[in-house]
Amino acid sequence: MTMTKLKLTDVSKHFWRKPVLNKISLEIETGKIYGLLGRNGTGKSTLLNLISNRNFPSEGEITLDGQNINNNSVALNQIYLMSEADNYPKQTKVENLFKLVAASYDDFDQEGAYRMAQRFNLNPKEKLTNLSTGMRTIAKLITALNVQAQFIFLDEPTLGLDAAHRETFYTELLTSFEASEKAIVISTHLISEVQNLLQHVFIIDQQQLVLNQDVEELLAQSYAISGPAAEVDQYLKGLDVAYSTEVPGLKTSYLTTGLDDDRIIPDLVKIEHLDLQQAFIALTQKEASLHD
Ligand SMILES: Nc1ncnc2c1ncn2[C@@H]1O[C@H](COP(=O)(O)OP(=O)(O)OP(=O)(O)O)[C@@H](O)[C@H]1O
Repeated sequence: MTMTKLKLTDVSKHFWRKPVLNKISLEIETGKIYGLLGRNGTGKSTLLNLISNRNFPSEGEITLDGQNINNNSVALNQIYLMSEADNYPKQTKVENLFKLVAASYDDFDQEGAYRMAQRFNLNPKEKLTNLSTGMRTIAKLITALNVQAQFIFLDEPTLGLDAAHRETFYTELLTSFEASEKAIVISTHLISEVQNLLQHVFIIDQQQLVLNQDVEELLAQSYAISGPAAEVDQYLKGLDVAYSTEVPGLKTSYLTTGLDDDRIIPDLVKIEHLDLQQAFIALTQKEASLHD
């Protein structure tokens, strides 16, 4: 049976009295690469831990094709989370890490893992404890990309990786994605680097899911409008401005919900599209001002 849809319904999480996630509802489908973005401490890792059953929602439900994932080994065999926290003994060798994962996930691609290890110059006989931070991340990434689960979650997958290794990782990730039907969810702060990989983006802020949108659509309606303050304000009147910055003589307003095509653009007003990182900043600034 192929499983295709992971669904969160009104998932909330609090640690003792501290609320971290509030009524998060979203769906993840196979065949797409998703970005899970948010400022530091907004609950991304917590959410990924809930999705992979390492922790439990305080409220709400997580299902895989309609079946609750809680202690559901069939469902959990289709969900893999790579994160900073690992439960492997420090003395474990890379090759044994592959074996350990192969023992809990069916059809782990050993051959693929060894090929990638070679590509990254990672010695499979090395112990995890003897590796540098970046190389230890690589060992875990290789494992994640060769697990034959349908939902792969990568929490800060480039932690400690140098620029060349990050490029290799992005290439390997795409190759692995294209060879499968899986869903990959990447949680990262390196937004510009992953922009071209992502089809869909989730943004968490102030405990809530504040964006759940295809990247192409978001970028098509995200703009920076700049010029003399009075003209910028006049042009944007009534539109949903996320936030603005101002230096004498120049105001820039950011918005992620589209412009009104019928309006005439004043001569001194300049309109530019935002990239994903700029759209992320605009959205999180907007949330911050709403909660001031
Ligand atoms: N086991 C726990 N007990 C108490 N509080 C926790 C626990 N785990 C996480 N938190 C709190 O939940 C909040 C969200 O943490 P989380 O690690 O999920 O954020 P994040 O978005 O992944 O952050 P970052 O981008 O900085 O890695 C933080 O305030 C953190 O202190």
